[in-house]
Amino acid sequence: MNLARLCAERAAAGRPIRAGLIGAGKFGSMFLSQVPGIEGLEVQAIADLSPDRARQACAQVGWDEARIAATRFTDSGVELAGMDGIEVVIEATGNPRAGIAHAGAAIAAGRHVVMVNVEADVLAGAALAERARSAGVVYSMAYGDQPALVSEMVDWGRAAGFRIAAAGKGTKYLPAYHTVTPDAVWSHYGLTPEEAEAAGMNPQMFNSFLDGTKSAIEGAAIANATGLSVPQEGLAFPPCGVDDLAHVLRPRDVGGQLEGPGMVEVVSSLERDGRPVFRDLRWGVYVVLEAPNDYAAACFGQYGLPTDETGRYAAMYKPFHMIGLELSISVLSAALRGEPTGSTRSFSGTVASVAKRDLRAGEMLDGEGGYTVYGRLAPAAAGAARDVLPIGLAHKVKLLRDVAAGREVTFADVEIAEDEAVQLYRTSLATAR
Ligand SMILES: NC(=O)c1ccc[n+]([C@@H]2O[C@H](COP(=O)([O-])OP(=O)(O)OC[C@H]3O[C@@H](n4cnc5c(N)ncnc54)[C@H](O)[C@@H]3O)[C@@H](O)[C@H]2O)c1
Ligand SMILES: N[C@@H](CCO)C(=O)O
Repeated sequence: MNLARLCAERAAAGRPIRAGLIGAGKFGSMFLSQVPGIEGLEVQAIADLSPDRARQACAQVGWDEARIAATRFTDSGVELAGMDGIEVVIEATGNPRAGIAHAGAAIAAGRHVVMVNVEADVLAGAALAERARSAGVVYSMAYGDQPALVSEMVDWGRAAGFRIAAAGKGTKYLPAYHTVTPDAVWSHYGLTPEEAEAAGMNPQMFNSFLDGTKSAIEGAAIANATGLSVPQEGLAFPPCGVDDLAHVLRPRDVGGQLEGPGMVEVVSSLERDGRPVFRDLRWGVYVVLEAPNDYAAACFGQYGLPTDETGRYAAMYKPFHMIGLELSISVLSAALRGEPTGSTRSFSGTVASVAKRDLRAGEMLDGEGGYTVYGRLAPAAAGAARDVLPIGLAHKVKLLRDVAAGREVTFADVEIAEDEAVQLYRTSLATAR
């Protein structure tokens, strides 16, 4: 890792890396707060539906007036994507349709793209990555969010000669969370609605972290970037602490809980009866490695790695992810090394929309973390065969017929226009496996 040195060299040469940010919400603000401390990185422009709120975000994270005055603000992400001088466009709106349009415009203008918008990435990332390859630019996942961190660990393990038994993240999960709505979300984070608002936390976004949707989206993103497999029935969220990762996250036929080798899975920080898991991984990421031979397995024991009882499986983990505070790693990697920090390669995982309650014909779906549907991970080919409506398209679409609680919503259940997002989803499906 020489990113800080390479970045400082760009500063010394008078050629700082110029980035543009689309979406100055919580993730974007966390990134902005770090920028003044990174020599050689500048944010030239910020696009947000509310440029005034974006200016306030800059002030709130500590930017001085001169820096704010030197930054262009606009309400158009597409305009920002085409602005002269910007090398890297960061898409952090969280709106899948907008994210696809912004990334497409940035790639067409020859900019590298850092796609914080993982919701858009799991919908159309395979097609966008292909466009970026043809245009000779980088299309990258966002360092700081779990999919990029997990992809890095998988790559590290494989490059070191290990087989990957499983990889994923931790979260706070109970089955009952699937039906939580934004009205009840803050009690699960130990916050009052006022405290959450003061911290700039969007209730629907944070509810998507709780109701299983974001875990499903992240599971799909990890599978799409690494080629790991997606569980047929969706994520199982086994309760598991860091000392048990290698025991639980190995194939069933050797005593673990996974349906096969090389799977994506998310572990819960709560036992199913609500008690906390011992040494949980709520905020972290992990990879379970399988030793390639007896000698390497013996080394696990000799050097203190906790293993399963066969001694062949061991885990590495990172206890925390730092969200936008470490996003600059992706921006610098794209601009200085021409490398993504993880990128969709094929369409292995999709995220089906599942009814949170009995839904009636005529109702409008309201997307990730809302009142109507949550996301469940599915193998992309199986999801396509069931005609599932991906969660990223379940925004502002009308139901044509009733869907019972717990059932998947299909394309046939909704009135939906064949717009760019739908078309790119279908193009991505062509690479489904
Ligand atoms: N907040 C987190 O802790 C967190 C963690 C991991 C990943 N993420 C990801 O970061 C992304 C953003 O999440 P967030 O929590 O910052 O959301 P947020 O709602 O706080 O912020 C989104 C911002 O984007 C702006 N925006 C929305 N549509 C836009 C458009 N069409 N054009 C321009 N601006 C637009 C909004 O005005 C808002 O300021 C999502 O993809 C999310 O999955 C967030
Ligand atoms: N992805 C997160 C949200 C903050 O990154 C989660 O797992 O809850």
